[in-house]
Amino acid sequence: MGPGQEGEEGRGPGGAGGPAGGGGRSSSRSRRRRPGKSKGEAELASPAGREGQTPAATCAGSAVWAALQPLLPSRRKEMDQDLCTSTSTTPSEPSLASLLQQAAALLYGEGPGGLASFSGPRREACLQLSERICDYSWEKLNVGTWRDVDKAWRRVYSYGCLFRALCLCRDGGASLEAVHACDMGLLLGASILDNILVRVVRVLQQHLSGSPRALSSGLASEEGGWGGGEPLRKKCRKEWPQAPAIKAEAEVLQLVCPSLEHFKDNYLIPQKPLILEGIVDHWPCMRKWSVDYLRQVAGSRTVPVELGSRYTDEEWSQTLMTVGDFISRYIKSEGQDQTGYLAQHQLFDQIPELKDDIGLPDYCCLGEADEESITVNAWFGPMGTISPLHQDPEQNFLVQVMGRKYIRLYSPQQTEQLYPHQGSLLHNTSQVDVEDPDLERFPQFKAAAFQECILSPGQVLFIPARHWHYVRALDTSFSVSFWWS
Ligand SMILES: O=C(O)CCC(=O)C(=O)O
Ligand SMILES: [Fe+2]
Repeated sequence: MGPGQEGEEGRGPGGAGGPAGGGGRSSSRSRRRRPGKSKGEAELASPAGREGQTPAATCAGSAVWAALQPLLPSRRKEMDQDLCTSTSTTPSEPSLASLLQQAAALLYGEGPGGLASFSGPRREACLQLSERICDYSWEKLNVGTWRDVDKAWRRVYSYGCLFRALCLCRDGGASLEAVHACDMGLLLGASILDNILVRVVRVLQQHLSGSPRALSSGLASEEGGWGGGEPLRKKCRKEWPQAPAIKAEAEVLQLVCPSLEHFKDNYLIPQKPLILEGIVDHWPCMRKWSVDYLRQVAGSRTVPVELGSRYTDEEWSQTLMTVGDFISRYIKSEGQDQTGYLAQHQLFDQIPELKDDIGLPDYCCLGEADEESITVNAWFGPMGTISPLHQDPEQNFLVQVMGRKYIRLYSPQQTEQLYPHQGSLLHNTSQVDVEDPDLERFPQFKAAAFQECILSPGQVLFIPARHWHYVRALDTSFSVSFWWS
C-alpha cells in the first residue's frame, strides 16, 4: 500500500487489506499471497542493471546525489531516532535493528565527509545490507493476512527500499531499478521520514534520461503469489454489446452544477444517486490526460494490476508492473485476450504530479469527516473491465475522465435480492452476474429495482454509501473515485 493507503474498503471484501496500494479491492483476494521474492526482483538486483562505473555515470551519480542529500536528515542521529521508532514495535528483532543501524552508519559515515562521502566500498556494503533488510522484512510482510501485518515491518521494508534506492543511484545515477525500489516501498511499506520515498522518486524521475517510452519498459513484472506466470485464457467481454440501451424510467438523473443545498437536501440526505455535470470541467486532467500522457508521466512507475475479467473469478490475480508495460500489454495491444485493470489504487499519493491534475469535488465538504480522510482511487483500464456488483461503506463521487462506463445501481434495500456472497471475505459482493444473471439460482434478482447510466467524460456519479454498483468499461477508461463520509 502506498503512502497513506490505509483505507481497507472497496469492492471485494472490505477490511481485509491489501498491499498493492489497492486497499480493499486488492484485499479481495487476501487468500492470495503478496508477490514473493520474484524473478523480477532477482533480475533487478542483478549487477547487470546496476550503476555502470563509467565517468559519465559517476558524474550522473554526483548530480543526483547532490539533489537527494537535502531530502535526508542532515545528521545520522535524526535518522537513528526515526529508525528506533520503526523498530521499537517489531517483535524483538535485535539483529534487524542492528542491520538498520549499520546501514545508516554506512550511509552517514564516521568522518567529516558524512553523506557527501558516501560512495565506493561504503556504498557496496550498504547495498548488501539494504537487500538483507528488504529480504528479511519481505518475509514478515508475507505471513498471514495483510491486515495483520505489523506496520512496523512495513516501515522496516520502506527503510530497506530507501537504502537500496540510495545505493543504486549513488555513483551510477538515477536508474529504473532505483525508481522501482522506491515504488516497492511505497506500495508495500509504510510512510517513513515524512514520506521521503515520494520525494526521492520525484528527484530520480527528474534525473532519468531517455525517452518516456524507454523508461516505461525493461522492468520485469512481479510474479509469485500475485499471478504472472501462466497467461490466463479467459476471454474478456469484448464481445458484449458496446453500450446497453438505458431504460428511460431507470436512468440516473443528471443535474448541472446543483447548489450544495440542493444536492444535500435532495440527494445526499435521501441517499439518491445523481450524475453531476459541469463540476470537473476545469480540472486539468480533463484536457491533459490521454494514454500517451499517462505513459509519459508515469511510464516507469510500478503499480498493482488486476489480471482477469473480474475479481470474483477463480483465475483472477494481481501483479505488479510498470504503467508503461501495463499500457503496452493491456491498453494498446490489439487482440489481448486477458484483461488487465489498474484498479482501486491510490495512484495520486504515489505520483503527486498526477494529483496536481485533479481537484476535490466541492460537495465533499458536506461530509463530516475531514478532508484528509477522503480516499482517492484511480481506475485505469481497457474496454471490457468489469467491477462485479458490490457495495462500499462510504459516499462516492466517481469522476469519469476518459472513456465511458456502463453502471448499474441498486439501493441497499434491495440487498436480499442481490444474493451477497456468504462469509466475511466477499460479503459486500453479489453472486449475480448482472448482465447475464443465472435466474434459476438467483430468482429474486429479476425483481430488484435498479437505476443505470452510461457515465461519460466530465460526468460525476454520486453513489450513495452502501449503494450496490456494477461497472463495465465501454472504452479505454480512466475514472477517479472519491470515497468520503
Ligand atoms: O469503475 C470501476 O470499475 C469501479 C468503481 C468503484 O467500484 C468505486 O468507485 O467504488
Ligand atoms: Fe465500489
